[in-house]
Amino acid sequence: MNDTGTHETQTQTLGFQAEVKQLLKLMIHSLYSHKEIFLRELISNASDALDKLRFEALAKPELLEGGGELTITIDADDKAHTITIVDNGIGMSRQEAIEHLGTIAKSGTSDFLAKLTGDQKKDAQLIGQFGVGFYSSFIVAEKVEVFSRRAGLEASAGVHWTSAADGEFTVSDIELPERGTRIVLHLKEGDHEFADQYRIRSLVRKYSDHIAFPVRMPKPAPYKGEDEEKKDDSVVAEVKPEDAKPEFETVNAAQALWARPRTELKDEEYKEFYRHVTHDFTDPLAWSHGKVEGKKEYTSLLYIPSRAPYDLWHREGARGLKLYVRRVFIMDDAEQFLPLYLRFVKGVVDSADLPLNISREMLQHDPAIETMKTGLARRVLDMLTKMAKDEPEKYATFWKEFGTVMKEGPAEDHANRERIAKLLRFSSTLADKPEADVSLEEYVGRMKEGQKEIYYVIADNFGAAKSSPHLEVLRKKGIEVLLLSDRVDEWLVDHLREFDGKQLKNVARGELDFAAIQSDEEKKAQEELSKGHTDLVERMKKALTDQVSDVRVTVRLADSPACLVLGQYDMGAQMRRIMEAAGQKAPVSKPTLEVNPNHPLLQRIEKTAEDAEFNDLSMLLFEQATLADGGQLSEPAAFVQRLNRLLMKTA
Ligand SMILES: Nc1ncnc2c1ncn2[C@@H]1O[C@H](COP(=O)(O)OP(=O)(O)OP(=O)(O)O)[C@@H](O)[C@H]1O
Repeated sequence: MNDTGTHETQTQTLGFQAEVKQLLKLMIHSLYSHKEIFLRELISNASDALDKLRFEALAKPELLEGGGELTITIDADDKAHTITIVDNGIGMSRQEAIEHLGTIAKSGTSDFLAKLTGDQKKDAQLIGQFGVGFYSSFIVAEKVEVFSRRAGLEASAGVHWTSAADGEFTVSDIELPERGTRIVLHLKEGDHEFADQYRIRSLVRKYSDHIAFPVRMPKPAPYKGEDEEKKDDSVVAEVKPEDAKPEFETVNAAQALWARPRTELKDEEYKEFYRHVTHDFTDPLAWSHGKVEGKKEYTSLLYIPSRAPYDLWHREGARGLKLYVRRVFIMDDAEQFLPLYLRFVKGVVDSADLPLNISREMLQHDPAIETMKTGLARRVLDMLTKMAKDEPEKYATFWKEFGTVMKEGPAEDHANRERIAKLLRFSSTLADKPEADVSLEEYVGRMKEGQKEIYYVIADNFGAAKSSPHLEVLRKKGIEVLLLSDRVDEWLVDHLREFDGKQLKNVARGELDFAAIQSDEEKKAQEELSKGHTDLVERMKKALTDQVSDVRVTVRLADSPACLVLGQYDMGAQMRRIMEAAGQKAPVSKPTLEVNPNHPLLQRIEKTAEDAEFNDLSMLLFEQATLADGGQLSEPAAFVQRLNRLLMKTA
């Protein structure tokens, strides 16, 4: 027997999964100042459970067990210090209760837990983004009881789950005539204030107005005027019978938010709905709410979060939109409605024409989905374009969080390549700072007269890109170069190729053609420089036949003695390293060595008559250039010996 006098059997005490214990401890500590969110989370879960029931009932109407309105009911008892939240949704079987309320099933959970620092404010944000869900009950409750019965199961298949968050929970079988879930929170000593009807009512209004199901609460007692109260005191009040059932009333708007007209909705409502969909505490950066009519009819409400989620880079990380068909929830994380490079977008799509029984597999093959995907991607890109134009600061935040993902765009979405290209931001030699804030349009606007190409350099990190020797002459001439150092950059430029009719040109590849921007004098000086050192070049070519495909006098260098230049179509060092790290063989291609005959080191080499020493110096020059590019030497020991031989000589 339990305290409600109901018979319970098969009682079993189980331990929480280690991650849950850890999350509970950290959450209770970090969310101390966000206590009230527990109510939002529980109502959100109740609403999901109703959505799931309605969905499953499409195929199995008997799950509705005779009908009745789908509702969420909340009540509070300020004497017993309890809050009770009831939904007549899908409910849970005993096994489901053990699994869902004892473990965390999300991918990347341990990564997320490892990121927590103990700093209350930072952790609160991270935890908020992760989604605390049901476990947030323990922020205010010392004990939580869940009574649940899955729709379609016998009344005897009810489950009673209890825990005091002390590392364990207990489950028992219990008879529950009504399907759905009832959650009872026994409030902690310091949190009794939450068991107040008015307080809860205002929290429901604040957090859950947009929930599409009615949230019902006891009707408040009619307000008594002062006179009436006096009268009540003097006369022996007519006592209401103890067991009189309070009347309940709906306290929220109980309408799908996206189905309401835009003009009727306040920003605050959009933001609240975002929290419901994402569980993210922070406000979204922007949203776009629209209805498409015509051949395919659908409504969408799309949000750009203000921070990258912890699982943005996890292969199985949650992505996609919530799919509804004529207001009926169909599935979470419907990935087919947006391209992968827009995977950070959250929200809802509600179709008027898809069949209610549509499955994930069907989504993959339905041509109507492709059309919607194109439309939704355009909607997101338009929203971003507008943000970039009207709110550049916001856009900078967006770019910092999601820029790397957007860079996958040109490869994935050919049709929108131009549009995406306009949204890209890079660092450049103009400001030489790591913040990427230069757009291609701005770059083109600043191009030198006669400059035909958009120059960029790629390195493993910003520092290496910034100090690349390949930039020397360009810097001297005041020609801006984009500094690329993201892992995806090589992939990006491979697919982007050009912008506004101008080719993107890697300054470390192929020949640089400055002819159009050089003065006649400069051209002449360059020619003379080349002609004057043919012997040196020929000798070096011989010394380095195994290492390089060619040696030539540089047009790139001003201060460095030498640099390596890749063939126009050779695989870049960055891509090569990625392939090698993945255990793949990268094609072999020898670079060209460009030398700067004005450099004293080259002048010294040129004067070296002895072949052995000339070869050593040439090799060293090649090895230095390899290192300056962030590359690795194939024979580091030989390099050291060579260097030492020369050091000994100078000593
Ligand atoms: N009222 C309920 N009715 C039925 N099942 C529920 C209910 N509340 C919770 N659950 C089950 O417990 C699971 C875990 O809930 P929890 O709130 O911790 O996470 P979630 O809702 O899946 O994730 P998140 O809250 O981050 O979106 C849910 O996915 C659901 O299966």
